[in-house]
Amino acid sequence: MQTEVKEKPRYAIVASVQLPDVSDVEFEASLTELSELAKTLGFQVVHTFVQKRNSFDRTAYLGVGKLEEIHMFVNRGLRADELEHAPPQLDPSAIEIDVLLVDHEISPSQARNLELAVGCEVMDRTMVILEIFHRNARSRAARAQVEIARLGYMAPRLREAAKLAGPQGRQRSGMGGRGAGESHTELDRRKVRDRIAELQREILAMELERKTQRARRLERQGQGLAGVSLVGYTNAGKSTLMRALTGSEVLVANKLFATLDTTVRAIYPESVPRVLVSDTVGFIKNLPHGLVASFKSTLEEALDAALLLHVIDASDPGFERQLEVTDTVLQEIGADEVPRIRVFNKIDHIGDEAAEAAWTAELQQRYPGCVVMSARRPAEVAALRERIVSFFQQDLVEDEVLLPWSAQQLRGEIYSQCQVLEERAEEEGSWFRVRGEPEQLRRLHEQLNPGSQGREKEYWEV
Ligand SMILES: Nc1nc2c(ncn2[C@@H]2O[C@H](COP(=O)(O)OP(=O)(O)OP(=O)(O)O)[C@@H](O)[C@H]2O)c(=O)[nH]1
Ligand SMILES: [Mg+2]
Repeated sequence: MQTEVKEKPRYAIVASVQLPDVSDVEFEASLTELSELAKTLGFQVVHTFVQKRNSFDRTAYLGVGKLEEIHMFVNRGLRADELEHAPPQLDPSAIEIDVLLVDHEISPSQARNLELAVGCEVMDRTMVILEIFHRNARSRAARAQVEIARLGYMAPRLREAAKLAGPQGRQRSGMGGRGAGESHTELDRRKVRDRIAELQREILAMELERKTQRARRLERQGQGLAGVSLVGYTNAGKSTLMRALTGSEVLVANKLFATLDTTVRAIYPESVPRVLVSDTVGFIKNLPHGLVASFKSTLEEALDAALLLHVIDASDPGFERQLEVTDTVLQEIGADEVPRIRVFNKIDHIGDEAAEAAWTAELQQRYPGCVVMSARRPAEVAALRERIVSFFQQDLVEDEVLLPWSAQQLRGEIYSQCQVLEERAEEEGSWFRVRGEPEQLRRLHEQLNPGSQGREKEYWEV
């Protein structure tokens, strides 16, 4: 459920330095992505400033000339021809720039100097992503994880602000609790460290709880987990596919990082073996380090899976880069050995039928074994479901089971745990030819013939 309040539009400008080793295409794709991220936060980007440089300026990220240009832009009324996506009804000169977004992570002092030079608030790419995570985190675990990442990011910046505020600033904000001889900065550092430690303890406890629940779930199901994890770049359509595959109502939004928590649902219509699908947090290029670490436990859910569906937006011009980012993150968390199916999604979004067919053929040739589909087409979702189910059916074995007339209450059990190939009424009971997981079948026999041979008789007498 979204609890967003409709706020008045906020306007942003973007600035980015293009380094010599960054191609124009890559540079443009990154700027577009930053605009999408900004939109997710409720900002409308009205203008973009770019500068080619050999390196970032150490003092304020951009060169002096560019800083002046931006300062001018921010502090005078705008003209219609300067707006990238001009809201038509609006007088441009009435627009106030709220924030300058920078498409790189910059140091605390660079941020501070940049703010002073241009005369408005500055947010770097990392902060933008952290802010989105902060807003979208729903569960206690996700919130704690985001807070750790934010603390790690904010701490050196607060220090920078305190330094600039000078001794007076320190006195003003100096609250009680400081030990003798301990500086304000040290105190802050200690507080931050303590809070991070506290959050980490909380997360650890939640993780243990999750592990226990999972173990219980496995115990109940009496089987290895037939789990599929949907992984991939943010906005690729993971949650949409999850909904389509499981008939559930998970959050889908044309926003980046709509999903931050892992949800698990059974594939629908139910299959044998029962397959559980989990939806995970999306990836993005240059995911802030703090977040990679914090979300590792969430992503590790992917490691539990027997199969990964790597969802890729086939209609995004930057899909190759996005695919690489996901591959790299999976490798980092050690999930690169889990069997994987590449799912190129949103093929309906390519163009006309001919364009779609050509692109499908090309993707299939470049990525052998991949699936090309649209989550919006039920037939293609059904085909994907078949592909998933048959992956898990590879290990199934056939067996025969006799269900005594006295134990007909276990009939449902057989149908839910195995695929029934044949059923016949015999003198002693119902006879089934079934297919199922070896472990599942062993348990079924155990249920029908509890314990040993000796108890078998007892069972018959029930
Ligand atoms: N045209 C088209 N749009 C799709 C398709 N699948 C998903 N979308 C749209 O893409 C947007 C993102 O979908 P989500 O399912 O929220 O994407 P996600 O991968 O879960 O994104 P995060 O949770 O942010 O990582 C939504 O607006 C969907 O309606 C598809 O097959 N075709
Ligand atoms: Mg999602």
